[in-house]
Amino acid sequence: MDHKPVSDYVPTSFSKAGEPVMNDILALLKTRRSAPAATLKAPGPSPQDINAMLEVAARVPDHGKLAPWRFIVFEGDGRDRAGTLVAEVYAKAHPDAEAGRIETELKRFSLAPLVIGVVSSAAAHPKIPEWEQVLSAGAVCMNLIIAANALGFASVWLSEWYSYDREVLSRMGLAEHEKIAGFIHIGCAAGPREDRPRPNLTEIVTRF
Ligand SMILES: Cc1cc2nc3c(=O)[nH]c(=O)nc-3n(C[C@H](O)[C@H](O)[C@H](O)COP(=O)(O)O)c2cc1C
Repeated sequence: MDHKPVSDYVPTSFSKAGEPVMNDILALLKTRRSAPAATLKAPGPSPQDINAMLEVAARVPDHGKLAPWRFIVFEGDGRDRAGTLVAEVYAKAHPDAEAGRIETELKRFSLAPLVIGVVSSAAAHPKIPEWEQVLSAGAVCMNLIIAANALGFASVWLSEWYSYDREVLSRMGLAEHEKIAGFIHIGCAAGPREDRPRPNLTEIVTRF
């Protein structure tokens, strides 16, 4: 099969928000770019879209077929309840916090129409190193992003302070050993976005 150089791949069509709707996987991957959560607008993915994204997200390499990850979907008022939880925990830890900062925390999960939390359930295993289970959770986050982008939505992978706060995590239902691999915020982009500088391959590639 003749391999076209990557530079030949261009968007084949654009969605109403001006996002390149790529039929070509390589073109989509070549132009993938996050969008700030605050710029992600409704409409969000439909229930069918969400199922399709979760199906793709769960289809990742997984040493030992352990599925050491799971999803928490934050949609509708679930986003507001998550924001209230985060703001409560923040306010308790920062009694002198300004009202504006509490407001920011309240809105953390309702900036975009949809947030999908990817939980890593990696744990000690007789055969599969925990590190490899964590990598698989990272792959889940990336597959979820690519599936969302392929459906014409924009996204961003965020952690922020609350991903490391055990009170927030336990009130979101995470077990002691579980961690957040990421909160993927998904919605319609406000329009095309400038790319950011990308790593220079000559600095990160060696040949053995
Ligand atoms: C595990 C992980 C956690 C991240 N957490 C944050 C975050 O909390 N806040 C943030 O602004 N960007 C965060 N980012 C970076 C953004 O997701 C995004 O990748 C970055 O802005 C680069 O843009 P790009 O995705 O277009 O390459 C995180 C990325 C990863 C992989």
